[in-house]
Amino acid sequence: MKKISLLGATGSIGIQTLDIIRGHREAFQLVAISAGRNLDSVRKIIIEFKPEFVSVQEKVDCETLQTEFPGLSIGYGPSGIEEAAVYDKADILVNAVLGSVGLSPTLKAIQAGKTIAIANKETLVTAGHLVMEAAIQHNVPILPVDSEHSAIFQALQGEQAKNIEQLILTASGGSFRDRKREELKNVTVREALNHPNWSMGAKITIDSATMMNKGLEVIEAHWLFSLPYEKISVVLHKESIIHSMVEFHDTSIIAQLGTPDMRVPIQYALTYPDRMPHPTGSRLSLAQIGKLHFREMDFDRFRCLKFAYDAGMAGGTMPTVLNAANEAAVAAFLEGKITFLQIEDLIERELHKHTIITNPDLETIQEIDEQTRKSVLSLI
Ligand SMILES: NC(=O)C1=CN([C@@H]2O[C@H](COP(=O)(O)OP(=O)(O)OC[C@H]3O[C@@H](n4cnc5c(N)ncnc54)[C@H](OP(=O)(O)O)[C@@H]3O)[C@@H](O)[C@H]2O)C=CC1
Ligand SMILES: CC(=O)[C@@H](O)[C@H](O)COP(=O)(O)O
Ligand SMILES: [Mn+2]
Repeated sequence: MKKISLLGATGSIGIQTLDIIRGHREAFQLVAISAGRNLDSVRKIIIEFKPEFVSVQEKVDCETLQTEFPGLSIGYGPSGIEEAAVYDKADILVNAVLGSVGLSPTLKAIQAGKTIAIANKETLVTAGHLVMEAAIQHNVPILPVDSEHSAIFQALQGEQAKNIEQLILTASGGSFRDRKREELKNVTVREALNHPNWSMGAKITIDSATMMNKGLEVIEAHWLFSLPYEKISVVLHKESIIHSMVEFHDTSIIAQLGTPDMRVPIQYALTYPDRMPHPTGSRLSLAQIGKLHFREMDFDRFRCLKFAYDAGMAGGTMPTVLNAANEAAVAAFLEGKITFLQIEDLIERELHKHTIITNPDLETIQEIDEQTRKSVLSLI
């Protein structure tokens, strides 16, 4: 029986992780969760899964839940998330919280010796060096949940890193993949949230539309697989059937395929190195799909991808600025305060004005993160 602590239990990845636990009660037990402000979902999770520790974002929500569930141990705020992350009985932490708020709990969980199943890509983007260093120091596995990284991880099983020629990440192109840049001026939040293949949380769906999602994934891949940026490429693949590939020196390419269903990579991280039947058993039929399409990436059309490569290669605090500016700008777009193309402009501005600090520690990263968000907000 694997005991799981789940951060971001009420979100898209959180809900799908609960599906896996529900489908394999004999293998998994939920012992701790964290959530934001969705109390109705938290109540349902408490009743169905009976976790021993629950954390919510706000003190007032914590107090409400405490009166409803008097025997339950409940925390709140950043310290509550950390408590959930290091919950004593948990073997594995599934980090499905949104944003760089996931960084500190991840580091604490690594120090506590928990295996980490990481969906929360912002944590690896903003401080990949700290996370990977801590994982090596504490001998803790970091298992990818993001579909592209799970695909690469699966393709690499039994392979040697020295034989890798390059990683090839696939990108769907997002909600506006068939529109030219000049057609993006007046696009609405509703249109941007309409991803062609995946049903996901709002922030990552906007990131897919700007192609920042792929940029964050390039940086994520750099840290997870310890490869230079020159060995990480992106190809447009509108069907999201091939989730990513690895090319080896001998020219062989190994790909992982599947329907766009995050429960597959979530479950693989939970069962690794074993596998289990899928909870619904829905299978991919290549004969029904018929054709798969691939197109070269256009860095002028998708400027955020170029920003991410540049920030990743520059290193130091540049990826922190990229991530924080993006989080702040996307939140502003979702609130209707800026236009879609202003997301790129705001990020570009923050990157240009930043002076890199090399090898930043946690405190520096948190400071730069906060400063960048404030700077973006001051321009809106
Ligand atoms: N969705 C997907 O298919 C994929 C997602 N990812 C990554 O996984 C992560 C989660 O994405 P997704 O599930 O889509 O996001 P959602 O927005 O659907 O869910 C986010 C979760 O985090 C919680 N949360 C948000 N802010 C805070 C905060 N300040 N304090 C505490 N909890 C908070 C939310 O709580 P509440 O709702 O209760 O307010 C919710 O449980 C992201 O990093 C994303 O990039 C990676 C690959 C695929
Ligand atoms: C499901 C998942 O892993 C997302 O990150 C997905 O990859 C988004 O798709 P695109 O960024 O390719 O549009
Ligand atoms: Mn992905």
